[in-house]
Amino acid sequence: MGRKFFVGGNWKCNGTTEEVKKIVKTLNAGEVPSPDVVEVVVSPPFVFLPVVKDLLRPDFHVAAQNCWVKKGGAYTGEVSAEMLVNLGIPWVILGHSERRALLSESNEFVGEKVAYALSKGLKVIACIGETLEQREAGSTLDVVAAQTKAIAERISDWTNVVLAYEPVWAIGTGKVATPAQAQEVHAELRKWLQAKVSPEVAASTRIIYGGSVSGGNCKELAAKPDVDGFLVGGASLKPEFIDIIKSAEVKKNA
Ligand SMILES: O=C(CO)COP(=O)(O)O
Repeated sequence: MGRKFFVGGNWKCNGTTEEVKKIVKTLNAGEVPSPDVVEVVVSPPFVFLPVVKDLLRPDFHVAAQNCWVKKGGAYTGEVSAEMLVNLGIPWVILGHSERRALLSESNEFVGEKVAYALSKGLKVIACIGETLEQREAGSTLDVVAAQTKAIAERISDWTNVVLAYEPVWAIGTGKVATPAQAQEVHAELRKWLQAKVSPEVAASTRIIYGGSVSGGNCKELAAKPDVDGFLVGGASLKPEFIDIIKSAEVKKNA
């Protein structure tokens, strides 16, 4: 066990240099639990990675929002895992639903990206999650299992993977999954990992929730046993991100 609480901030395609510096200033001034209690990673757009890395407090880390599926080369517009490593960027978010939906990234493609990024030494926040249609059709668990399987088939070491369950219907909608809904899927994912990968991986892999997480709803969600943290979108651009980081205390006192 001993899964350290994890809070990621996905800034998506937002910000100017001035805005980014302002967010970093707010984060740097925030009083949060120690790194023994919570791991914090923020993910600005590629172009702001160097400035954020330079200015950000040392106990917080940075993540890219994507990287190319293999070694760099003639892939106009892409950024390779090697480049992220070269810049000292430790983390990358892969398989976000916005990329799956808007850029047609398949389960297999995401699985390959995860495997390649890990092979280069990056740590990966791998995103999975069902659409509203899929939930209403009762196929949530099949969908997230298939997404996870495409990753599991391609990797052998889960140490550097955080699994982010982000139901598409909850992303940017203000419609958060109830703590019970999040717990149900997280527990099923853990069972899946136990059966298909190993009991050790199931016990140690962090499964975090994303989708309209806010300062107001984070504590209740964090109190659920299989919710090991959050991937936060909109609220990660605001001072309330600090409150979300503080929800790690709920776990400590559990
Ligand atoms: O997509 C998300 C994080 O990756 C969640 O976004 P919101 O928190 O804005 O719903």
